[in-house]
Amino acid sequence: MTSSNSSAVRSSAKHAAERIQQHLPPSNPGSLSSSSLNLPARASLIAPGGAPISHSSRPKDRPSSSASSASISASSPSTRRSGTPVRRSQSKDFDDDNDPGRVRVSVRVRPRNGEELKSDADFADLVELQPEIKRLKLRKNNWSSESYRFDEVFTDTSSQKRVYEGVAKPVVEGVLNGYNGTIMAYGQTGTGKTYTVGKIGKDDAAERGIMVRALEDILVSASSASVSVEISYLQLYMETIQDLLAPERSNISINEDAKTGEVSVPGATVVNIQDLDHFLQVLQVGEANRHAANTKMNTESSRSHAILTVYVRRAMHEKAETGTKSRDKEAKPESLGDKGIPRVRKSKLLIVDLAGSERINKSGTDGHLIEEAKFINLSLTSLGKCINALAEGSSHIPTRDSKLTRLLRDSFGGSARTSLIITIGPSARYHAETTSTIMFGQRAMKIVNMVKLKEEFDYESLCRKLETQVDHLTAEVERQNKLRNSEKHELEKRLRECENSFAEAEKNAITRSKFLEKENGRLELRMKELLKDLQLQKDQCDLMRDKAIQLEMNLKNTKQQQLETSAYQEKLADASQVYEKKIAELVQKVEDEQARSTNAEHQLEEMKNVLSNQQKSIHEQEMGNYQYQRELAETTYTYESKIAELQKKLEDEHDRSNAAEEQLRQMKRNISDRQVLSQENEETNELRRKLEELTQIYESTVDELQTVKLDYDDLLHQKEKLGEEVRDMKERLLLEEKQRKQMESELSKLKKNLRESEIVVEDKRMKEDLPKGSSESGALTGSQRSQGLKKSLSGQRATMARLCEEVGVQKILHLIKSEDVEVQIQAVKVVANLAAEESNQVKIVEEGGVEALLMLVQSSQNSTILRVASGAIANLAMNEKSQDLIMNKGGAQLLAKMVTKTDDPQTLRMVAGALANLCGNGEHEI
Ligand SMILES: Nc1ncnc2c1ncn2[C@@H]1O[C@H](COP(=O)(O)OP(=O)(O)OP(=O)(O)O)[C@@H](O)[C@H]1O
Repeated sequence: MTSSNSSAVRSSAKHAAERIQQHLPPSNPGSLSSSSLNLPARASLIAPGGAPISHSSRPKDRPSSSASSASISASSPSTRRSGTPVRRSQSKDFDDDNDPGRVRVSVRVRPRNGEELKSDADFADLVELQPEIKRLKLRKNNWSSESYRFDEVFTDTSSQKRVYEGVAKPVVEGVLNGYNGTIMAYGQTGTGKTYTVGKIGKDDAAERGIMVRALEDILVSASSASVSVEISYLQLYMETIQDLLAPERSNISINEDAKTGEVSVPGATVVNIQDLDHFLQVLQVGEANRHAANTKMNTESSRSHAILTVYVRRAMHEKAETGTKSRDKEAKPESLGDKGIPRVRKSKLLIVDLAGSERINKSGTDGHLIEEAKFINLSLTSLGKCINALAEGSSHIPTRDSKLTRLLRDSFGGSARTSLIITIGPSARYHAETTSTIMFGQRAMKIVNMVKLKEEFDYESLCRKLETQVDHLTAEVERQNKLRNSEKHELEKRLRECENSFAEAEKNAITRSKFLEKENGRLELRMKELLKDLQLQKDQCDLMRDKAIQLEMNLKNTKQQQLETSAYQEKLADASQVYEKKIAELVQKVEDEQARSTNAEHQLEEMKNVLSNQQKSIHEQEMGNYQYQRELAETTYTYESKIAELQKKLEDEHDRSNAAEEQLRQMKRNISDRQVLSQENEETNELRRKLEELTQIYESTVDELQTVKLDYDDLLHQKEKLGEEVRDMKERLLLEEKQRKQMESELSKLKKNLRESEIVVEDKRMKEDLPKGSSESGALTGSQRSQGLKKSLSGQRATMARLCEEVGVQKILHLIKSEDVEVQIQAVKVVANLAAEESNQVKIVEEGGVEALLMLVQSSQNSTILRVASGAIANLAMNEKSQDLIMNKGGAQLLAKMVTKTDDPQTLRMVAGALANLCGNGEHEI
């Protein structure tokens, strides 16, 4: 290390030390490797370059070594235990460059320093570098030289970067892929070992040595979370291991696993490296702590071995390891079937800056330094011995002779990939040391390590993962419990609410139930009332129905009465018509005197004729009836005789049939008898023939009988029909007889009426002829006529009274309102006649006769009606009660108006009479 570097490092050492302390693990990190497990037997043996290691190329006489037992061989138990390096046949040339297990050796020449430039002008004659063919020519003496081949030959102008890539990069890549690796600088003091390996290059990145560049690459690759990078930095000085990151740990022991042979330094401080700056700081601390003993030869050189160990731990993920797996296909352990257990690749990179290899006699005169050099050389001598033994394929490798060889046990002849750079100085003065160094390198090149992938089950990670999962699960369980508790509380709360609401609902329901019960009772009462009402309504309905039936009956009766009334009306109308006609004729006759009388007589004659005609027709009808009855009797007799005949015929036929049957039976009996008694064919044939005839007769008789039966049925039917006809005829005859009698009675009535009409006409004539007669015919004739007239009037009144009784005043008054004028005329005439009788007047007034008559007077235009109605009013006006009513009803005014309506003298006379009668009562003034 240079003094400038040392001072620079020391200046920041204190600050960096604090950071290191922060990153120190609580436990001894060295135990990490002791706790780790090796891969199963069939694992490994894929070189970082991807080419499989050929086991057959390894010498069979390779000695087993306990020092290499840390590795587990993939080929056999012996190789698995031993890890002994493969011994190659010695050769100056190493053509098997592709063998990744071989220790790679490069050589680098330091540039001349100022002193050397002054003194060593003949350097070129000592060493000749041939980097293009990777050879170095070393002059043995003035006349001969030896050529040595190396893996890389770096001249004094080779850059740090190129040296790193040629020497260290393949090893670093192997480490990143899970293989152990060792990079070591060996050479005489002051030849540039520290420069090549440990140069920090704080001010100039191009100056950075292998350590920094290796960490740079590793940290770039370890940027993912699945890779962790830790370092320890130790110094081996005088067979004592010092912790450069914790200087107080000055005597750290080496631990070897008896089972696996793996070497670890449990007491060393391991710092987890976050990034390059962090590493640089840690490295500076280490450098600051590194004891550097300056010798007389080169005050800048260190006389201790510096060992930087980089622990790379890479958790294997399916994705991440895809590329690696493809390369390490054959190295994949077949038994690695436990998919659930995470795997980890643990690799270790040793970067060793060895102390100077110069001979002790050149190291100085100081007693301490002599002692120091002895120890330093012990380790180096021991390393040389081991390398010699390995190179020669010796059965014994003395790795236990020094701590250095113990620490580097895996690097030479072990499972690590090792790259050695030897540094030589340019000065011819150090010819022996340079030669020695070159020979050391040449021997080292013969060593072939058995590189091995270090992959393990990552139980720690698994444990952590499981612990994390347990934590998560515990948290989840707690969360779930919490959730459940909260849900439980919520549910309990809801339950309480539900219970409360249920209680409330129950309360409401009870209240509601009570209310409904009350309501129900009320409704039941209401229903009872309604039923009662309904019953009442029903009763009323029944009553109404009864009433309706009664009304219907009444209606029927009324209809019947109406029918009767209409019949009466018709009769009355007829009668009235007849009467009117006759009265009119009589009046006409009275007016026309003799002419009318003659006409009446003529009419009488006609009536008589009619009567006689009717009598005749009745007689004829009677005759016809008699004739018809006679014919009917004859027909009946004919049919009865025919029926009797048929019955007789039928009985005959029946008798004949019975006789035929009897005969047939007799014949059958005869036949059977004959068949039994004799077998005479002729008789039999005859009998058969007869039998057939009889059978035919019988059949025909049966047919006839059927026919006769049918005829008999027909005759019976005809008889019934005739009987019905006879009954109809009888009924018709009876009806006709009744009609005849009615006609006779009507005829007699007409005759009677006619006689009465004749009397009335006679009376009127006598009345009218009375004054004339008194002057002309004398008193006797007058009294006689007066008597006749009285008789006629009394007869007419009697007729009217009877009519009034029979028909009824009301019905007659009703006819006044008829639309038919003729009916009105007849009715008013009857009323007028009735009103002439005092006994009828009250009845007429009571039945509304005054109103009816006044209505006629007011509304009718018919002169006859006006005249007769006026007469009727005049008759009624004779009664005092009627007078009041007539006056009250405005009868006087109506009568007075009528005077202006007509100029008929008779009408005027009647009006005058009526008014006169009204005036007859002193109370009325017209
Ligand atoms: N390739 C190089 N280019 C430039 N300078 C170099 C080179 N190699 C070495 N040096 C310089 O040479 C000097 C000695 O180098 P360095 O300290 O690395 O040697 P060393 O082998 O580590 O010595 P020691 O064994 O004592 O530690 C340093 O000043 C260094 O800078």
